[in-house]
Amino acid sequence: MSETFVPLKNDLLLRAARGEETERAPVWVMRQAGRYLPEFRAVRANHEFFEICRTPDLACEITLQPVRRYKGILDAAIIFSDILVIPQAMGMEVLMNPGPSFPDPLNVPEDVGKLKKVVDVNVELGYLFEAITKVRKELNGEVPLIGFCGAPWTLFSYMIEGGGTKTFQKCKTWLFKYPEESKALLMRIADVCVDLLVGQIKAGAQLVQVFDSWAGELSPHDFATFSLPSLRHISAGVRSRLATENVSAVPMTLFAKGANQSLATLADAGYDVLGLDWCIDAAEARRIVGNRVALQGNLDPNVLYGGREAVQREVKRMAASFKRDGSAKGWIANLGHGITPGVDPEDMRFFLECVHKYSAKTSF
Ligand SMILES: Cc1c2[nH]c(c1CCC(=O)O)Cc1[nH]c(c(CCC(=O)O)c1C)Cc1[nH]c(c(CCC(=O)O)c1C)Cc1[nH]c(c(C)c1CCC(=O)O)C2
Repeated sequence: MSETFVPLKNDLLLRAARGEETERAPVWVMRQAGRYLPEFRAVRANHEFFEICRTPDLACEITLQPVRRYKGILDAAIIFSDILVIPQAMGMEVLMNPGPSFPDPLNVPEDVGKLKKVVDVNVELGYLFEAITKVRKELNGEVPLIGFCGAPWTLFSYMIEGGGTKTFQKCKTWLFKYPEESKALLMRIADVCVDLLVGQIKAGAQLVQVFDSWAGELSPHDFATFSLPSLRHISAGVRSRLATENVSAVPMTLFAKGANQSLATLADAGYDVLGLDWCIDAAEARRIVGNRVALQGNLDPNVLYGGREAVQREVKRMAASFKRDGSAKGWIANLGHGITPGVDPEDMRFFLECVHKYSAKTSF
């Protein structure tokens, strides 16, 4: 059963995601609820990372922290969780100490037998749906709530490497030595992604984003061979399940970091919005995708360490590149990756204010 909630007061994000013209670009930031905020660190001091994810009251509190601090200038909330809840739901143990680590990763294709045959997301990840519904209620229509999941390729890499990696040696061994087994596992993960996103939308998520953080580690050919089919499976699967279950569709965003060479293909992968990292100029990305999708991004997160003058200058440059005919049509402002722990929260505020100023229709 889907819940009913109060009407949305600020729908800039949803309008921009549908490619509509907006009076200014909506703005939110990946990892906006995180370690750069002292109020996050205060909660984190007393609770383990995944304990917070699994406790709806704590996940809700942290999701709302940036919305409260940047009241009136932040245009979305993103549910506090992690992409690694999917491997957990599939039966793997994941620790966060301080980065993710899997005590028992998948070494060879036979290890896939250790994963759960059937994953019931309502049983395994019901806490996340509960947190989403709670946040929606507490937001009281102030800003929309974003749900998310990790992309199969990115999750596959963690499940095989057993944590972060610089070389991607183990997971690429799988791709090149066991391509069929790799594709099967990627699709198995994609099925859980569909269930998870549908569950999040039913619980109250108003837009969902798929994070393919390691897309750029694959050659364009291998990205098309291994990652893209699973990304298409997710967009098509979510849309058809929502239609069958009579649930209204929500916009879907794909952030395939580092996959700028594949933008033309990604524009037809079934997503409404493509997230951009900072390694491509927005005007160039727009030239490639045409009017097929809205775009999100893409300031280098490290600009936030450069002082106010740099932030202002670079936001201005970014806005000029995203704008078309002087308007912010189909642009959701964001960083090109997550905000990092050392940023001064007041510099983040200044970034948000600069977006308001330089993305406004009247500013050019
Ligand atoms: C690759 C990935 C992960 N998690 C995520 C990704 C994709 C986005 C990206 O590329 O950054 C996604 C994620 N992780 C987190 C969110 C919450 C919502 C948000 O504010 O954006 C989201 C959307 C919280 C988090 N996830 C994590 C933290 C910090 C952990 C802590 O509190 O100790 C937070 C706030 C931990 C985490 N989780 C992960 C890593 C590699 C780490 C440790 C390193 C790091 O912090 O970047 C996996």
